[in-house]
Amino acid sequence: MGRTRDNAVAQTEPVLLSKTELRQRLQQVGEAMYHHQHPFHIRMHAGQLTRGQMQAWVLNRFYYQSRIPIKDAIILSKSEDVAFRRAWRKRIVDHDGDHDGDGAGGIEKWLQLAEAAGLDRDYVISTQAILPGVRYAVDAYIDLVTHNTLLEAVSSSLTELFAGQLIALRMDALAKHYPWLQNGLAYFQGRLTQAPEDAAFAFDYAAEHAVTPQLQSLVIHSLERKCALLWAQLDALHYCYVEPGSLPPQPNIFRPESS
Ligand SMILES: O=C(O)c1cc(C(=O)O)c2c(n1)C(=O)C(=O)c1cc(C(=O)O)[nH]c1-2
Repeated sequence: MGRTRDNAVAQTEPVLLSKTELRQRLQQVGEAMYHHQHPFHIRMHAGQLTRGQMQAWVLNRFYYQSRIPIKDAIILSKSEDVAFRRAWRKRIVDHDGDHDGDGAGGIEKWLQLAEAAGLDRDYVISTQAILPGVRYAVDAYIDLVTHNTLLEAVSSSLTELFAGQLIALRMDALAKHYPWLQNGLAYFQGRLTQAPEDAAFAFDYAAEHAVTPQLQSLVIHSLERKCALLWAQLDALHYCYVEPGSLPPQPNIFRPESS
């Protein structure tokens, strides 16, 4: 901001960032807003969560997992570009599985994690026990990709730029502090390679298509919105299962046996 000669306040012209600058800007958003810093994750990584709290996380996170291929199908439906759709549909296969190999996708592997945590698979699939706050935040992701442009929808997946590092850290923490989950870690192993690949594709797409400062701002804003909805999921878990540990009264909500 500066003063012009007639004393009016001049607006700073938005500047088009280079690809490197855009990546740096997204990195700053991640450092400030990504859920790696959430107290629930900090406690998880320090081995301070009870078995019941870990079960609550696995159970509630299933709702996110179950919506991911749905949101990716919405993104597919927004594109008229065959090459884009061919690349993006990999994400649906990653989660839903296919008929090749063992066929297990991310959803099946998350259910294996749930079973390792001592949860009943059908109970988890039913999603009846999900916290209202988690449901609301995950549904906001579906709304975000439904009601915004393809560029914004793609950009909302850019949290995956930061997911690989967090998942690597989490895998070490789970193996160390929660050995009873050991048979359920295949999901995270797969994400270690999938997340960086997916993030690189999404970032290249965003950098190529955000050709004005205004479009670049939308890319950045989409990442911020996505960080917020990831954070909100953990807020709900923390409030209900850690501090103050206040569960909603609905009878269906998951109540740990011990915590
Ligand atoms: O465990 C995590 O911290 C974490 C974070 C994220 C993310 O940053 O959105 C994803 C995942 N996991 C994940 O497993 C996953 O499949 C995934 C898909 C997406 C997406 O936005 O398309 N994010 C994430």
